[in-house]
Amino acid sequence: METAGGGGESKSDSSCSSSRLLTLHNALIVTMDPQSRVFRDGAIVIEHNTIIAIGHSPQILAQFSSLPSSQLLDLQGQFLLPGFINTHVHTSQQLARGIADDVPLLTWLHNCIWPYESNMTPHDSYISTLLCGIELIHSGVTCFAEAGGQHVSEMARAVELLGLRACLTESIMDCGEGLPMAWADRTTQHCIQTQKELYKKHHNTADGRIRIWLGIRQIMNATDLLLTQTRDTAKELQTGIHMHVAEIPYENQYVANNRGVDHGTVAYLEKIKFLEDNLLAAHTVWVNPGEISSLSKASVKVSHCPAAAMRMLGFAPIREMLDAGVCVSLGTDGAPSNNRMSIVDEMYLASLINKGREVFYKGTTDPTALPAEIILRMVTSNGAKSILWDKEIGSLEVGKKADMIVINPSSWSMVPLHDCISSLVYCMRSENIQSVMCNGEWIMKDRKILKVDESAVISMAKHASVELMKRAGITVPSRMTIL
Ligand SMILES: O=c1[nH]c(=O)c2nc[nH]c2[nH]1
Repeated sequence: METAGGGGESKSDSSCSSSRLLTLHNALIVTMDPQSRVFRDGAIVIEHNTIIAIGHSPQILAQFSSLPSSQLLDLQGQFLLPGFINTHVHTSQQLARGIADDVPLLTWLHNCIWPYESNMTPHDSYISTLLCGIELIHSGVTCFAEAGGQHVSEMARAVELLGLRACLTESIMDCGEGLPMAWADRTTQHCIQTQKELYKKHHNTADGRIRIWLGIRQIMNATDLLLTQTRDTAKELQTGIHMHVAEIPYENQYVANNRGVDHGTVAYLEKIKFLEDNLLAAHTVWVNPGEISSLSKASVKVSHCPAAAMRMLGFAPIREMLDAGVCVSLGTDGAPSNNRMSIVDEMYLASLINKGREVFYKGTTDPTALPAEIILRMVTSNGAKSILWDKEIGSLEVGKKADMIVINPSSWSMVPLHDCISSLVYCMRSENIQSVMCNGEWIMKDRKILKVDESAVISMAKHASVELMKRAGITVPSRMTIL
């Protein structure tokens, strides 16, 4: 990253700003802008929800601090970064943390996750999203992409209350193995119709913080008709599609046996012209070089979830995808497949796992694989590009939304600090995230969640989870003799 010697900028001269201004100063600002600028003793000015100036503190303070409407906040040398973007989250699954650990994917889905999800009430979805959102905010997330969940209207209510930004997606399946009876009546037409209704009701709501995307849960549960209609509807609505892609070898065998292509899901999606720049493909582990090139040509985005991949899926060829020009971002996945919903942990894991993969696949070490600056891009600018929101978020630049996080580097985990970029990836813990702002509003300040009562949500979540497990008839076998 470049440490900026000068070259701050502002949108307007200070005299035209009459509404609320907030100036954060005395910060180390890692902008994640295209020039990778880092301002030592930096300052940023926000008007309502938008960044109007960024640069070095002395210049910015001289220009803005005397305005009567200006409020000043001294960050005392803390770091200021764009809010992290988590591009694959199952908010509905937060109440299912720990119900199916150390279990293969399809058993996990068919015997545990879908019975759990199909028994959720709208209230469960609301509580689950609140709990999930709290954990996301604690790790510096200001925006996430829902991977496909239940009762999206309740999810939207929770996101609006928490103050987060999100692309919300319903879990969509119209056929296939393992579907619970409760979902048996979900025809293709029903799937498309309900998503259009959700779009109409929630797209661009909550001051523009909520967008509605279309979903395909996975290829084994999607007819050809659902896929093509989803592609066409996404075009019509000008929105994105979120889909689990090429997760396990069985998926590729299934596609080869049933959909008439030699290799896997990506080859099939290419054949039906489903690969487009609005597709966010999650996991994308079992892809060959030809498929990687197809993803790149079509500008498909990939969400890499390191912990979930290690638990159930395998090593994704992330380095090869990046080398081929694929935009890769990071996700936590859901609580029952991770089980930590910390994007900070995923940053650390992404770098280590992909360095380790070099040894496994190429027989030699390569510590240069996925360096810290690439990892930081994955949770900021690449995240924003992946969810088609990069004009407004993903970096700290004049004209962008004020989605940002304050990081306290003066803790046992980050001291001493010689290289701020590597420290953010290899040393930082969620506990270092001090304050979080989304769309110009603080949603966590000095580690306190501001928009909801965290302990009340935790008690409601404990209760709702027990009741839901009973309703779904799921019992978690004990691994040891519990006396
Ligand atoms: O990790 C995963 N979590 C899910 O909920 C899911 N659904 C399909 N494939 C999936 N993979």
